[in-house]
Amino acid sequence: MLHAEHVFKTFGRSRRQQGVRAVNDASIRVAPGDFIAIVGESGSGKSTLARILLGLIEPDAGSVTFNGTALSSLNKSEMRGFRTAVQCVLQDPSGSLNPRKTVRQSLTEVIRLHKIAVTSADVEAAAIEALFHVNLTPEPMFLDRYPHELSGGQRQRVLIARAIVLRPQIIIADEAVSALDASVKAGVLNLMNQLRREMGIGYALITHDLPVVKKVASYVYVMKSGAIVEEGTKEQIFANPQADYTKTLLAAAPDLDMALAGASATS
Ligand SMILES: Nc1ncnc2c1ncn2[C@@H]1O[C@H](COP(=O)(O)OP(=O)(O)OP(=O)(O)O)[C@@H](O)[C@H]1O
Repeated sequence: MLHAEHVFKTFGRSRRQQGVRAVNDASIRVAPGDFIAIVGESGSGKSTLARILLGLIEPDAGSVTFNGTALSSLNKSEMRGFRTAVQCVLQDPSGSLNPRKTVRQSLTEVIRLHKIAVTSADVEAAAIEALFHVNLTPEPMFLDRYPHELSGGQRQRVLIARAIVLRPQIIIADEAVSALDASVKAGVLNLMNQLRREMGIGYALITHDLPVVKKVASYVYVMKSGAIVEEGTKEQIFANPQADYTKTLLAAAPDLDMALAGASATS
């Protein structure tokens, strides 16, 4: 279980400047097998909260614990274990895949770095298994491709393969499907859900895309100005929102059922 408790983060504070309070007393939890979503408009602090959950930045106050242990108290080798168990998947246009590396190179470098396998044959087998799990088959055909030789949905699947090759407990997915067309998006979301069921992976999906939340999340946190203004099951949030901000967000969203109709196709 990954748990952020009452975390705060302000950027650019100095004696002269107040700074930007990016995260303001946020608490969230995600366990293996969960599919939670953190929603909010641009600038609401979602990515900063994601980076805090990943242990990439330290909160000014509050704590992040993983399986009951504070990240701040982990030693180097425990931190390595955490970085294997909690993975991040970003959207591909953010340059997460190196354009000069083949799929094989992208996968095998993390397999070696995290010592998932040692011999060349085992490393290759682990890469092939990961491609199989994300339905990029026949696997050998994809191993030698460069990112520009893949579709957007296939690139996103490679990013997921690179995360699951480490057998993570939790994946933090920051706008991981936002750039994809509706049907491709649905295919990647279905895949994420399939891996949740098969491998017990828990997801924290960070997004401003409400149709996506409605399709996959079971529990939703709504963020505004760094704070969680509302949280609840998907059914509660969509059918009976309490906070004015949630009501505004829902009202401003595209027709959810129309968007979902497009997203129910598979790719
Ligand atoms: N490294 C930083 N230095 C200074 N300010 C920052 C930094 N990172 C984020 N901020 C500010 O913190 C606030 C929250 O940003 P954050 O990226 O977490 O929001 P977000 O909800 O993820 O937005 P988006 O959906 O546009 O990515 C913004 O006002 C942003 O300008």
